[in-house]
Amino acid sequence: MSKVRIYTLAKDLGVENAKMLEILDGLGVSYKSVSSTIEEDTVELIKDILAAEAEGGAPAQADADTTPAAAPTEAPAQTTVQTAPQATEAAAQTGAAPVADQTEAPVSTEKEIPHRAPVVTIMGHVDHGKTSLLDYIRKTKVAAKEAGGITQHVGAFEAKTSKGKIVFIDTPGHEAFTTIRARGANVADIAIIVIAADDSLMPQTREAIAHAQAAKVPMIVAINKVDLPQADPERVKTDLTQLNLVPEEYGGDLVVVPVSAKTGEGVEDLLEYISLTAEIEDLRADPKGEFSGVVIEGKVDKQAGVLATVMVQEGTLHVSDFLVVGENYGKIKAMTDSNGARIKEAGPSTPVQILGFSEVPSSGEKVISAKNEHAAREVVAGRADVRRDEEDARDRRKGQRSLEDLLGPLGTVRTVNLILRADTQGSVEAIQGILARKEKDDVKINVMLAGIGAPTEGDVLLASTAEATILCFSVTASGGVKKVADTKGVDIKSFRIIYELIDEVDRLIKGNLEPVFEERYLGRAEVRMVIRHPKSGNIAGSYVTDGSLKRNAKAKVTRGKQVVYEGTIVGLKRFKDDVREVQTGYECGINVDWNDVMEGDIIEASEMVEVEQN
Ligand SMILES: Nc1nc2c(ncn2[C@@H]2O[C@H](COP(=O)(O)OP(=O)(O)OP(=O)(O)O)[C@@H](O)[C@H]2O)c(=O)[nH]1
Repeated sequence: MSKVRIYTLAKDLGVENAKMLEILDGLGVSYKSVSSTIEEDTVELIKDILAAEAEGGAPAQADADTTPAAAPTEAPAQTTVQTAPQATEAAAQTGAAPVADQTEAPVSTEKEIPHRAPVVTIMGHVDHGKTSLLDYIRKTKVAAKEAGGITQHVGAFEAKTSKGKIVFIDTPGHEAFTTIRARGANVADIAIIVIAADDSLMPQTREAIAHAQAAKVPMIVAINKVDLPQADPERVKTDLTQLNLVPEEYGGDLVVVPVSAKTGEGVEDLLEYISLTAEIEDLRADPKGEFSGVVIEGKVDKQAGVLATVMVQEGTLHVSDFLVVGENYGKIKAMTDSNGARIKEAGPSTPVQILGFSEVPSSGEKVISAKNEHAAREVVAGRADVRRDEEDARDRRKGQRSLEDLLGPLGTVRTVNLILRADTQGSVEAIQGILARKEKDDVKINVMLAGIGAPTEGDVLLASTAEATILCFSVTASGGVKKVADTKGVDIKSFRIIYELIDEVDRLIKGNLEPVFEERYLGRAEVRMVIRHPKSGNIAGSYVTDGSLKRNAKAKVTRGKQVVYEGTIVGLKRFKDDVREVQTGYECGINVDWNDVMEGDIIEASEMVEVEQN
């Protein structure tokens, strides 16, 4: 039985993709996207339905030539208040298609909300070509500017295609950014999974797929680097099948597009598929509705101050609007679009950079607007109250727990104190995410302070009292701060590559282990004569009968069966000379920090040795 692709059929029959899907829904035919295929049999049924609809007077398609113009009645206006069946009836009576949808489908107010551009995130394994692909699309060179070749920050840009606007979120690929990436998928409508044709599926590819699946966003696979002689796109497809992701050519629903970010091959097709998928998703947002958005990235700019990239999801932002993020609010002083051009307003699916927050917001945080400053303050105060209540409740629970800890066995937990400084909130969060995973039962990583921008003198003071290390990512300490750190004995370490910073943390975890000492037996001596010395105390003239004795070793003095003293060998002499060690068979003068030593006492020496830990 041969199959036909939905969008091809829709085109052939001259109906909108959305209309075609609606008919398929009515028939109970399952599909994933307009690029899915259906049985040839179904085609006849669809034709019948369309014919019946045409006869019934309701137009089957939104064709300006064949659809009667909307009657000059109030029908379109009424549709906003009518229930769906009434609206359909009205449409049928007037012979007019409800305006927004251009089909005879039941009209709901939702359908009158305009379409918005899709927000796309590109995910995949390191070096599989995410940045290069985005570069090709926006025709600028971003990859060359990045430290260590890794995309460090979440940005966004708009691409104009023949099918309309597509917004790309530039999510970084390194494992370090898992947290941002996870959030990236939530802001996004469509996920592009980039897989290098010469490398196939790698751990982060699977992770990216898992994120997209968890966020329930449709996926498109871009098999990149097909220009390479060793490229093996078929292998990628087979590997995908093993994950239950079956490419269309193998009878599944997964859209797989071979591309080359180098030559540009296939990129147009990829954009086309994105637009098609967006069409199926029927993405809409009301520019006139209440504003809501999500922070993609927050950072401090040396000149401008706090900058936040916000994705407008609903409504429209205007300069001078009051915004609330978490427990902070701000008034938009200026807004720029993704090209850096100043704009006065921004509608749905627009990434904008906003100047006006006093605190750096975190990526993934929700942004809402407030009528005026007073209202913004009220929202913030309300949220602060809620947080305090939650904290109180948590403290109470913690109190109960620590009591249990006390009653339970005493475990030794080591703490690595850190102060973290990075250039953006995204980096801070990413690093914290990794650090959290490094914690073990017996090692606690205590990030005392995590902030954006260069470390300050205050950080150094905090670090010196808490014996913390200051770790900097993409920021460096000023000369003045370094000087204070030197005098206070505080380590400030700067990194440009995340995993080098993480390596340092690993070293700190190891180096920070509280040394564990073990008492090791050294030797034994018998006291044969006690020399009373008015100034330096009593000297026990002794004979080493076993092992050796060392200065500063622990001393245990036994008399008969009784241990009469435990202390330290503070002095050791051979004749008149101070010595460090005396071996078996030699006589020596032992000065113990205890005066009541007697002939016949046995001095047993031991030392504390550090045990090597892994
Ligand atoms: N031949 C060929 N090389 C490519 C292609 N796309 C990317 N590359 C190369 O692959 C390497 C990695 O590309 P990036 O774009 O930096 O990869 P990425 O996935 O963004 O990497 P991270 O940002 O580090 O996660 C670079 O050397 C690119 O020049 C392609 O289509 N063909």
